[in-house]
Amino acid sequence: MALQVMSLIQSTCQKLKGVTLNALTGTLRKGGSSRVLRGPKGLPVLGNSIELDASQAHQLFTRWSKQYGKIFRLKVFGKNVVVISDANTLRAAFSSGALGKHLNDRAENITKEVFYGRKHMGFANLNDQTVFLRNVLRRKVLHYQMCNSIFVEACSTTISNFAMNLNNGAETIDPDALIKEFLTQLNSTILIGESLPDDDPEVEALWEFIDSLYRLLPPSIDAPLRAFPCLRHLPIKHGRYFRSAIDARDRVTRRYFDTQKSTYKEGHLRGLIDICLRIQQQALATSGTSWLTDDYIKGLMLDTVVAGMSEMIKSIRMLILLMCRHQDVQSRVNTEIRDVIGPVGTPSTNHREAMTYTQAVIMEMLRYVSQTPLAIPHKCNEDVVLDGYAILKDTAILPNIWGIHHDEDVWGDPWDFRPERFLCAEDGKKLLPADHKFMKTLIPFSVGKRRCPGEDFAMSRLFLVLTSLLQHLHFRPPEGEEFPSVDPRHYIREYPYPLPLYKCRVEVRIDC
Ligand code: HEM
Repeated sequence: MALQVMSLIQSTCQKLKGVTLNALTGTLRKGGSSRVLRGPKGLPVLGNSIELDASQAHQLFTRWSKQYGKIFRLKVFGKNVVVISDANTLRAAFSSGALGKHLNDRAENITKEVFYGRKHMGFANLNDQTVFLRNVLRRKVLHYQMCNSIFVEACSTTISNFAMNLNNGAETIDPDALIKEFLTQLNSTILIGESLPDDDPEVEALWEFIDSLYRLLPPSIDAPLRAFPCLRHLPIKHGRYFRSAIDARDRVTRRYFDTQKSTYKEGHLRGLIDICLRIQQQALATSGTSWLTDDYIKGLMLDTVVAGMSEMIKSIRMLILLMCRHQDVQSRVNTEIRDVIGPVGTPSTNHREAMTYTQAVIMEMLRYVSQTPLAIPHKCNEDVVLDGYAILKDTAILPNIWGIHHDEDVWGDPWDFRPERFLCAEDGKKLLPADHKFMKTLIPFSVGKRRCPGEDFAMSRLFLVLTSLLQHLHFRPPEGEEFPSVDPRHYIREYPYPLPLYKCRVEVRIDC
C-alpha cells in the first residue's frame, strides 16, 4: 500500500494549472475565508521527496502532523499532497455533500491498462458506474455471501485436513500456505459460488494476479511505463512486469469469468459473476443496451481479488503472529470458544454477538497493525476549502490511518496490544457503544463514500477464520528460531512483504 501511495502521489497532480497552493490561499485570504496550510519546507522542484521513504511514509507523516497540525501539506516533485490525521475531518472530507463530491476521486496510474481502461472501482474516479459497482458488491454479493455456509464448511474442512497431516500433532509451519488456501476458497466462493478443487491448474492464478499488480505500482515502474508505452513490449524489467500482470489477469478471467459466462443460466445465480451477468442481461432485454459490459464485470471481479485477498492475508497473518506473542490473549479467545461454540461445534457468524472478547481482538489487531496505514489516496477534483484550509484541484489527499490509530491523546497507550480497551470497563464483557471515542476513531476501512465496501464481510470472515483456527490449533513462536517483533513500528511496508513473514509452531489442541 505504501508503494501505491508513492505512485499515486507522483501521478496525482499532472494537470496542475501552474497555480501554487500559496497563490490560491492568498486569493482566498483576501476574502478572509481560508487559512494557510502549514507543512515541512521542501527543496525547489524536488519538494519533500528526498525525506520520503515509501515504506515508512506513514511514520514520517505522523511526526509531521505533531509539528504542523492534523491537516498539513507537502510537495512531491512539484505536486501538492495533503495529509489528514483526524477521523472527524476525514469524515467531513469524504462523506456526502459538496466536499464528498470533490474529494473522492483517484489519481490515474498504470493499472488503468490492466483494468480495461479504468472499467472498475478501486483506482477509478467516483462516478455513477463506480457507485453502482460498490452497491452490487456490498449489497448483492457480499451480504448474500455472509449468509451462506460454503465458506464455513470450507474453513472447517481445511483445518481438519491440516490438523490430520501434522507430524505428531505438532510442527513448525509457514502459516501463509494455510492462509492462502482459506482465501483462495473464500474468493472462489464469492466469484463463482464454489471452492476450487486442490488440483485445479489455476489455483495459484489469483495470487499471481495480486503479486503482478503490486509490482507495477512503485513510481519507478509506474511512471516510465505510462510515459513511454513502448517499454511495455521490451524485454526489460518494466515490460516483463507489465506483461505478467496482463497475463495473470487473463488467466483469472478465463478461469472465472469465461467459464461462468459460458455456463450462465437465467435464474441460477452462483456468485458475483452471475449476479452481474443477470443485471447486464436484464438491461439488454429491456433497453437493448447496458453500460455494464463484460469489461466492467471483469473489472469488479479483479477488484474483489486484489482489494479483498491482499488485505485479508495481512489481517490473518497478523492475527496468528499476535496470538503467538500474546499467549494470554490466545487462551482468553480459547476460553470464549469453549464456552460459546464448544469443542466440536462449528463456528458461525451467529456466535459473534456472544464472543465480544474475540471481536475486540480483531478490532485491536486492525488498530495496532493499521495494515493500510495511508488507505488508498484520494484526489481532489476541484479547488475546495476544508476545515478553513484551501485545497487545490488535483491535490492528493492521504488519510493517515496509522497516525489516527496511534494518537496518544486518544488511545493513551497506542503501542500496547490490549483488546480489552474495546470492552466496557464496568463488566469487561460488552463492546463499547458506537459513540465512544475509541469506536469513532477506529477506521481501518477508512470513511465516507470510498470506505471499504468489504468491511462487514471482512469482519465476519476474520471472526470465522480466527475461531476455526483456535478451536483446533494452538500457535506458538518456533523453538530456537528467529521470530519477528509484533511492534508495527518495526515493519518495513514494502512490496513484496508489506508485513512480516514468519514461521510458527502449531499444535493440535488436545481438547478438540
Ligand atoms: C481487513 C480487511 C480489509 C481492510 C483493512 C480493508 C481496507 C480498505 C481501505 C482502507 C480501503 C480504501 C478506502 C478509501 O479509499 O478511503 C479499501 C478499499 C476497498 N476495499 Fe477493502 N479492506 C479489507 C477487506 C476487503 C474485502 C474482503 C473486500 C472485498 C471482498 C474489499 C474490497 C475493497 C474494494 C473494492 C475497495 C475499493 C473501494 C473504492 O475504491 O471505492 N476489502 N479497503
